Amino acid sequence: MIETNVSRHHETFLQVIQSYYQLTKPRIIPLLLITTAGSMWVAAKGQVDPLLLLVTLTGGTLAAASAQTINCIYDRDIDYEMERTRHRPMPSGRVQPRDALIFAAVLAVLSFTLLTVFANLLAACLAFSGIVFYVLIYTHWLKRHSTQNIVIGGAAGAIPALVGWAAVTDTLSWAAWLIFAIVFLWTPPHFWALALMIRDDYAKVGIPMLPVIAGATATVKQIWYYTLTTVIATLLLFYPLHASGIIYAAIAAGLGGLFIRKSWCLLQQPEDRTVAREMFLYSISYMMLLCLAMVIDSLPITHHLVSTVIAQLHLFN
Ligand code: HEM
Ligand SMILES: CC(C)=CCC/C(C)=C/CC/C(C)=C/COP(=O)(O)OP(=O)(O)O
Repeated sequence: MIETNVSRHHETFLQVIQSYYQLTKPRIIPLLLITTAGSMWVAAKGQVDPLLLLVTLTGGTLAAASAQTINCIYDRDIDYEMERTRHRPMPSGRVQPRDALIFAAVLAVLSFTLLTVFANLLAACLAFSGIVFYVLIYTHWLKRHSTQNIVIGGAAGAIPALVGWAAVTDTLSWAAWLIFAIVFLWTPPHFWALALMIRDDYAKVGIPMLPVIAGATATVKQIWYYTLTTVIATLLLFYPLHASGIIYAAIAAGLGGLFIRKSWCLLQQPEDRTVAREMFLYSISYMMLLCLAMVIDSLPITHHLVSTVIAQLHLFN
């Protein structure tokens, strides 16, 4: 009997942990961290202090988790209405708003303290500004009122790249702002592809996502322009900024070519939700691989290999 009670209590505790975990929308966080890491490697020219990496990624995770939790509290009314989000801890009543707010505040304080003590104040302030921007500008102000909600709101999602750069150099250079711009410009194709697939859900709750208000044809045109601009922006890191080398440039061009192709297919078939789905899924792989290319390119061994190959080519000439 006692055993049964203990196991039931244990199960409940695990469920509580799981609910708080879900509040943080954990599936999105790894990609935010990958952009932070990519930026750190470029900033550190391939030699990142492992402890700083750990601290920055942990601080970034805590900040993003805090931001998402507050978003879950704020959006609990519409999350209840939409099929995709109905089972989140807040609309399903598993966590009370007051408890979630305390949880978010603790996460934010931990993030700020960790980054200030073990990285620097600039990185801490940037992460904190990410929370404020996502909550006030995106969630409160734009999401329910403007078709440009995710364009401007996308700046919050691009801030982790600045956090990474700042953690390494304690300043923000042109290259840092360019990586920020890459994530910023990538966000509309990423999100609008998804919004095309689930526009009925957004229409039901009156969220003015672009496909709902302007229609599929206008949305795919916008996706097309943002895709082209994103790919051009990725190449600027190689030339004229020289923050990344030829290996990065080659991979960015290849990945970009595919991104443009997916976007072109969508431009031809605005109403096809399967094509939109492919674009959405590719957008995630694209950002992941692009950041991986930044890391690989920055490594000393890559520089060594590239110089050796160039030297060999000179010998042949
Ligand atoms: C304002 C900007 C953004 C909006 C509105 C947005 C919106 C969304 C939404 C609604 C989903 C589906 C999530 C779900 O089904 O629960 C999603 C998925 C995803 N987003 Fe974004 N996103 C934005 C920016 C970003 C950024 C900056 C990143 C990372 C760099 C990112 C990474 C991801 C990933 C990895 C997924 C897939 C998660 C999964 O596996 O289900 N998003 N996004
Ligand atoms: C540095 C720092 C703290 C940055 C925070 C950045 C951050 C949390 C970006 C997430 C962007 C995102 C996935 C939005 C989801 O939109 P939504 O909330 O409208 O999605 P939903 O429809 O699934 O609720």
